[in-house]
Amino acid sequence: MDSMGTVFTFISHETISKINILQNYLNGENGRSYQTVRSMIKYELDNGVVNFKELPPNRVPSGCRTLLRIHRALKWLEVFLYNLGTNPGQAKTSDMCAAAYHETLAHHHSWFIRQVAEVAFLALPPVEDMYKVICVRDHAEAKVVLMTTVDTIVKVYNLTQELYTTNHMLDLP
Ligand SMILES: CCCCCCCCCCCCC/C=C/[C@@H](O)[C@H](COP(=O)(O)O)NC(=O)CCCCCCCCCCCCCCC
Repeated sequence: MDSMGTVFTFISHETISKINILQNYLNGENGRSYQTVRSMIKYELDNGVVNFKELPPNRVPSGCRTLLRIHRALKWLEVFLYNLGTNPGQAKTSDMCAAAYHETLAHHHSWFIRQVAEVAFLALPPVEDMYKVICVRDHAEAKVVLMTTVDTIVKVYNLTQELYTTNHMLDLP
């Protein structure tokens, strides 16, 4: 994202800050309990770390609610990369990105964040530059890389989705 210009800095900062929260849990005194999504969920439920009612203002958010935010973004990424891989060059990146966002992540964002995201999409580079980001030369090569990535994302997304559904955690505040 940093390679796509300053407009995306706020998105990469948001992503990095949530990854850091999880990394700190993994490196913390209960790090062993954060080795897998399943062990994190069990530990945080058994120890009352997960708050189902509100986000406590003066505490580090739980690993479960932090991962849920990134998990939701992963669905957006899956749809966006699928759109990029199946549209041989006609559609504009911003349209594909916005369509993926409206179908997925937008449902979880406030009106203000949605406006900020819309501005970011307009600043997206053209498809050819996106190909450079994923180190391919043309659509044929991009399709292979993107579809392989999408297949992997789907597997990861479904595993997490199933665990969160089983534990009634899909709406953590
Ligand atoms: C491809 C360029 C990137 C376009 C990004 C589209 C998604 C736009 C997301 C904008 C949201 C950022 C600000 C949101 C902040 C938070 O409110 C919100 C909720 O958290 P909270 O409950 O703690 O407040 N945070 C989130 O939803 C997490 C957003 C994480 C966004 C991750 C985006 C990953 C993008 C990966 C780029 C890959 C580029 C691939 C190029 C071929």
